[in-house]
Amino acid sequence: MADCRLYLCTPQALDPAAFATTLAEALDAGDVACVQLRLKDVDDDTVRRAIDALRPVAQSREVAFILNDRPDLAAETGCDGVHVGQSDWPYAKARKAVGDKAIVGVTCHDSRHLAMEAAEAGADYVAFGAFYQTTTKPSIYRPEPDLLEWWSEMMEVPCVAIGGITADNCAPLVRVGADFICVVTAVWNHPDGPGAGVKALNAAIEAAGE
Ligand SMILES: Cc1ncc(COP(=O)(O)OP(=O)(O)O)c(N)n1
Ligand SMILES: Cc1ncsc1CCOP(=O)(O)O
Ligand SMILES: [Mg+2]
Repeated sequence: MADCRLYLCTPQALDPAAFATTLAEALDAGDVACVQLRLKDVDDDTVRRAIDALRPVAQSREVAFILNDRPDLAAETGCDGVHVGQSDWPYAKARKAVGDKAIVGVTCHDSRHLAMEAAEAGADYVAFGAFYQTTTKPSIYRPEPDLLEWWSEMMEVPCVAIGGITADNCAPLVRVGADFICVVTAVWNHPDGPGAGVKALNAAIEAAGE
């Protein structure tokens, strides 16, 4: 198996009960390392209800459950960690909220400097992107795959590649050392369902690593 693993981000709006079934289907289809709950423009109780429905689906399958943007809610609700961006809680404040054992990941766009800073501060992973065009979260940043190669050769801290990644275009990122491939559309909008999306990405990651 390739060293690279799949990281799923949820759609930014979802019905918790219905999505619990969809998530189970995705996770039962193949290898997924972690799931990030990424809801946008919703109130705290909506986030809490989604966590209550989805966290057990992931954690019962030994899949880490990460909350986007909100270290305080991650700590309160038993999530395995939190992902913070450059405009969210700063790393140190996020770490203080979730504790030493939790996972803290940091968005670093296309920046070696931001990634070094996050890794030196103690981040568990750094995320680079958007590698390809995406409508999920349009980005002005467009790193080249060689950023992942440079990072993997220099640093022990794992790197996540995100942004427009599919089974058809992930190979260059896997080959140069992405530790995780993070996707939204390629799984949740797969024409044959999320299970087929997970299988296709697992197969593409495996093939790229051979
Ligand atoms: C794994 C991963 N990488 C990047 C992001 C983007 O985080 P951020 O820049 O804070 O943007 P939002 O996702 O909060 O809109 C992410 N969520 N996950
Ligand atoms: C959250 C995020 N951050 C940078 S790109 C992106 C969206 C990734 O979604 P998709 O896999 O649908 O392009
Ligand atoms: Mg954010």
